[in-house]
Amino acid sequence: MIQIGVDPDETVAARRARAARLVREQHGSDLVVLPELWTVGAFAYESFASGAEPLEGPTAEAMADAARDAGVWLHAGSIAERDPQGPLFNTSLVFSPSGALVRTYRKIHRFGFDQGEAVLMSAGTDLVTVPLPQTTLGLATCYDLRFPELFRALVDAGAQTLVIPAGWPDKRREHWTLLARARAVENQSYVLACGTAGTHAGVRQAGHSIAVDPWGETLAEAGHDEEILTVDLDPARVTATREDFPALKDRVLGR
Ligand SMILES: O=C(O)CCC(=O)C(=O)O
Repeated sequence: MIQIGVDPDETVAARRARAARLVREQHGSDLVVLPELWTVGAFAYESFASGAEPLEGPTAEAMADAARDAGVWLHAGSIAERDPQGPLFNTSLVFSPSGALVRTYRKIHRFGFDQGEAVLMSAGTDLVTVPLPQTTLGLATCYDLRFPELFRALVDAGAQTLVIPAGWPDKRREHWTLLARARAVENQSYVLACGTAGTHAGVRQAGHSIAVDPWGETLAEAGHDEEILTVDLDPARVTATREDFPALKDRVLGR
């Protein structure tokens, strides 16, 4: 997980080039994850429209090249996506090691109540899982973390590793780490929650990207600053946890 900082003094083009370089440096990893809206900044609402890109825009192009050069699966975090019909979405992009854009996920729960993302972006509607050779990813973004029913639906769709890019504010950092661990425990899944470093639009970011195993144990947790977290996942741990403590099988509601 690359916990990149959104520094308002760095141009988006410079940050894009830096992110691509950081991804290339992860050659040898299987999966690389970036945070939410690391181009425009999750709280820089005034830059959503001006910084929005189509799916085949410069960020997707740079990330596709980086994934291919590094030979990794790349969850490139999210971009402000300009749909050809006009609306904006907060859209995550997943690339294969050959640089193909294999899945996109439009954030379902928009943050801000009656402001910011909640009014500037449109809501996604589709659950997205990504089968990799080693595990199946379930995709969610930032505020989605507060909605356990989304994660349960992802598990029902086959997810074993829940990936959550975010631009979570430091003010609610305790919620971020607590909910990341809760989602891992209740869904008996790995959680890879990749936050943002730095301060933008006056909002200090929580950082504290966290990798949690299916038993709820924290495998690694970042600090506040830019950092790269590298963890080993054992896909067999998900199956073993679900077999040894089969709570998911005891569900009564919502099956
Ligand atoms: O739920 C929160 O506290 C933060 C969510 C958020 O910042 C977002 O979804 O962009």
